[in-house]
Amino acid sequence: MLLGKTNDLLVQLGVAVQKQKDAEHDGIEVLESGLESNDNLMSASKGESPADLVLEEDKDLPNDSDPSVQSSDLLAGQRQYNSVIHSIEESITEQPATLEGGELRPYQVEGLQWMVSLFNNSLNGILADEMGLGKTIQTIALIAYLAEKKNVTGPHLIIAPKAVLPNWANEFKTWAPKIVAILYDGKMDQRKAMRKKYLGEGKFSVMITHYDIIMRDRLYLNKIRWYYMIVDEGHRLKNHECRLAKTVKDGYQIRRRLLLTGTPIQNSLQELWALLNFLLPTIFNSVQNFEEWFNAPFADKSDISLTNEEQLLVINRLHQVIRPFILRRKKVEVEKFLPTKTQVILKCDLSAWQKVYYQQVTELGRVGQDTESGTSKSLQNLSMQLRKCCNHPYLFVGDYNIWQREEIVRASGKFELLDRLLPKLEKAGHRVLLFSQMTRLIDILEIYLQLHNFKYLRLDGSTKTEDRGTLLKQFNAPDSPIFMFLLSTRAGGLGLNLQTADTVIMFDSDWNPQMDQQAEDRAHRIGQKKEVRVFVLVSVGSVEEVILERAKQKMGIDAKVIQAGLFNTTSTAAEDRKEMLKEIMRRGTNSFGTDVPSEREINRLAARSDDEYRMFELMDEERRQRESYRTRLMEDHEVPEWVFSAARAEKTKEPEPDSGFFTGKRKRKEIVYSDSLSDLQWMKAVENGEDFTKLTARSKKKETLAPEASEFTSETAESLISEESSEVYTEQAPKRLKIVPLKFTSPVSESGSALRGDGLTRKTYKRKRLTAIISDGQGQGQGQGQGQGQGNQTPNGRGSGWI
Ligand SMILES: Nc1ncnc2c1ncn2[C@@H]1O[C@H](COP(=O)(O)OP(=O)(O)OP(=O)(O)O)[C@@H](O)[C@H]1O
Repeated sequence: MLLGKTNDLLVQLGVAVQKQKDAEHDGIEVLESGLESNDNLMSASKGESPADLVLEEDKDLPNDSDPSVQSSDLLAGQRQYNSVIHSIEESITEQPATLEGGELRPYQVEGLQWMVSLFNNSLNGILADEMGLGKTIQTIALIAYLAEKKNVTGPHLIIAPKAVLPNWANEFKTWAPKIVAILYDGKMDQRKAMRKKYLGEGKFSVMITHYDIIMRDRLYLNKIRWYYMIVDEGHRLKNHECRLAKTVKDGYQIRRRLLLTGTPIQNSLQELWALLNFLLPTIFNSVQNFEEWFNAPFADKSDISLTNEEQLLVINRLHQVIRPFILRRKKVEVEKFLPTKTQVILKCDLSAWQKVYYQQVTELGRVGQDTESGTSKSLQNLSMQLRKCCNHPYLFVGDYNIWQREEIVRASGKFELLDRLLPKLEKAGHRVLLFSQMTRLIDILEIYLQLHNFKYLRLDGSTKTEDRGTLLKQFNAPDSPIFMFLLSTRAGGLGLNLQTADTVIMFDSDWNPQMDQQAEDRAHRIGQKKEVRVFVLVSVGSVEEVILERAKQKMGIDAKVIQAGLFNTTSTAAEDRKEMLKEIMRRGTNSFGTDVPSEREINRLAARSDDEYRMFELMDEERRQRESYRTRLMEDHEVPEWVFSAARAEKTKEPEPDSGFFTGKRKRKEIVYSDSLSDLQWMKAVENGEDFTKLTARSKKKETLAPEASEFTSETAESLISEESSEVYTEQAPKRLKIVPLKFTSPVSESGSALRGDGLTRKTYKRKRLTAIISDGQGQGQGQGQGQGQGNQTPNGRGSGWI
């Protein structure tokens, strides 16, 4: 019965699609947000069920939903639906003549044919090839083809993340130099000058710009009658639910739309809705109507929860609807000669300092840092604080000891690991992309790289558009001496071509694995000649392991496309994460493990050949000798005494200032990232119809706040953005650490004022740790935690010890 109903719906949807195609003819689609056009015959108003959407005259059309048809051929609806969508066919065997920069791969020609088919059939689509398979080039091919064969010369509007604008401009220059493609960005007066220059019909074919400008210059840009609107990295549409989609389109005059994304996960109703709204705006023009469409077969049993089978059916139906509009090819299928990508998870121990902070966060809800200011900062976000502990304790303490060559390494397990790994990678001739979500961590890394004479570049949300292109060129130049590229995951993860690197280090992982995958695939793309190795750094037994585990699950889900359970909209990802975090807080440091790989194991994981392995082993031995076999991670006795202190004042506050995590209430904080506005600011502005210039000014003010103040609460973000969106981190470094050597001054003497307060002291901390070790009986914390100052390694080679 359910299958029959699905079939029925598909037939009706096919009719609706046909109607949309007919209604459009070649007319301009004017999308008025919130308005339901009366002209639009297929727009569904509230309360209309799919059946209602079939117009009077359609009722005479031959209809496969006839019960007799259903019983004999349940797939008829799908076939009919598909044939309606690509009814006009055009075969393309060679690339357009104006596409001069190279030869399209056969699958790219097929992609072009598919996009032309959508064009011929007056429909919109999503090109969702895996990252690095050439979506940019295929899109340029489409634009060239339309100009050559269909006399459609634009103007087309390409909207992409700011970071990839230069990439688009370069690809146009390389592949289709005859097409006038302009990069529309810059300060207000620069844009004004550009508008003047390009005013008038036919002065350009393609305008490339980013989301922010679309909003800011809407008044000018919406006067242009655009042919194609192409949204690159269109998964941003999903993150913003339909609001972004609506705003991007709102009031713009566009005929066709093409969305490009390498990560088209479709695991929530909102995401699917956003995609469908993009593809079939006149049919799926409200979430409610969308839900009605897909819940219709179950309407008569609304009080009964759906069985798994039924849920799967609903999901399956959604996919049937979307499938003809999405083209996705995978690297393994089409780029057989692309070298492989291997992901290696490298677990790191934590230094004694990191452990103290981690414990303070889980027990007190904050760290007692008490440096020059003499105040402890309260937590804005527990999971964020834990993750900071995992990255580097200096994230809490400003410039303290920052220019000390040894300390900067000894203080963090991940730095300690990097300090062993990087020289090997450099010597073996590998080139590295390192991604982190925290720009302040990248500041610290920069100092480390300077102290250790590694040549590097850096790109984050604050990098100007004009500088981004230069940086990419510098890094990708033949024989470039640059060894490393430090990138913030948000700004550098999308769209960049960095295939001259063959190693990726994910310093920290995002809750949303798609973000990480995007980042990894900067190196794993056409043009890559070597095997790509991705190292994911994870602090053992910490919140990061949970994130990783969750990421694995989610990727599994992605592989299977979607699972029924995800349609359970009552349990949100935010709630799940909250539960998870509660558990992490309860566990505290008790789950710190010891399954850190030995140096030899790391070498095995890192080496790409036997020769490399032998070289790595040798390098380790030389280093150990150089260091006289000293432990490499900071031990208890080295942790500054003031680290143990926690401000009494804050502890006595009731309730704990940032305990919204437990109470469900949170202060809302925003950060500025990527482009000049944060997503949250952007979205709120969209909702409220605010003035973007003011907002940008406001966001600039925020940049001057202390780093902590500009951090974002993930839970808030989640509830406001979408269930699947990841935590958002500061992209425009709020306060770059001074990259000038500082004189070391101990912020607080051992016996000094920092010891005031009744927080954790080194003694109590040690006592607690000892209790934990005895109680779980597993020798937890062995390695760095014990054997202070003896300079010896643990016998099992764990922690910072040797093999
Ligand atoms: N046919 C081709 N011949 C040579 N190089 C190509 C070809 N197609 C794509 N490339 C190159 O492959 C790289 C990846 O292409 P592109 O950036 O278009 O991929 P993408 O699918 O848009 O990736 P992402 O999803 O990460 O943005 C680019 O450097 C591009 O120049």
